[in-house]
Amino acid sequence: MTKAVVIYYSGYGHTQHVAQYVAEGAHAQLIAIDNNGEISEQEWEALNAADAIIFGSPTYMGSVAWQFKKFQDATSKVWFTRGWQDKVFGGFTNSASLNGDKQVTLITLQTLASQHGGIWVSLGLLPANTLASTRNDVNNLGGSVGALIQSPSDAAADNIAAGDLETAKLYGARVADIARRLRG
Ligand SMILES: Cc1cc2nc3c(=O)[nH]c(=O)nc-3n(C[C@H](O)[C@H](O)[C@H](O)COP(=O)(O)O)c2cc1C
Repeated sequence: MTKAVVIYYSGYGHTQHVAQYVAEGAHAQLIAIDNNGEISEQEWEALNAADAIIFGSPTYMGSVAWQFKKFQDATSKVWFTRGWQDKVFGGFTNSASLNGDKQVTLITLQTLASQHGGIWVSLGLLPANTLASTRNDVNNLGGSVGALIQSPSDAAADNIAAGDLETAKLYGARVADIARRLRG
């Protein structure tokens, strides 16, 4: 069976809410990076055993949160051994502004996957960008590299637009499906 893991950091719960949708789509194990930027030894083992790894971080000051960056740097240990070579990767980010420089975060996640010799999965969904489009439509933020989510700065985690959450779920399913197909 294909094993997928969603590993994320969330300071205030919004990215955690999104991560649950990604994990639902991917039938993935969820791993939360703690407020110190750390995960347990067992969680490292789960990542090493995964066919697919999906990274998630809120966008803070135009990039990943420092806790995610600490995890990112800690993966250099695995990098030396090529332990994640040819795994399938994806990524998502969430921020308060519609744009909010989320693309920088996604590219950071994509670059991390590439450093590990991974196979990055694009979003694979057409953007909803017509006059009739609403925030309830899938990919209404018009991403392509990974999943983009907006949480208005005064919104609770469960107020995130339905279209963004559905996008997160569909993306999780796509990453897991591609990992399954590559496993053969
Ligand atoms: C330190 C900090 C920096 C932030 N920087 C950005 C930013 O660059 N762009 C943006 O749109 N939102 C920014 N935000 C808003 C968060 O991305 C947004 O509140 C997000 O939902 C937080 O996710 P979380 O609840 O998982 O921590 C920032 C928030 C914090 C706390």
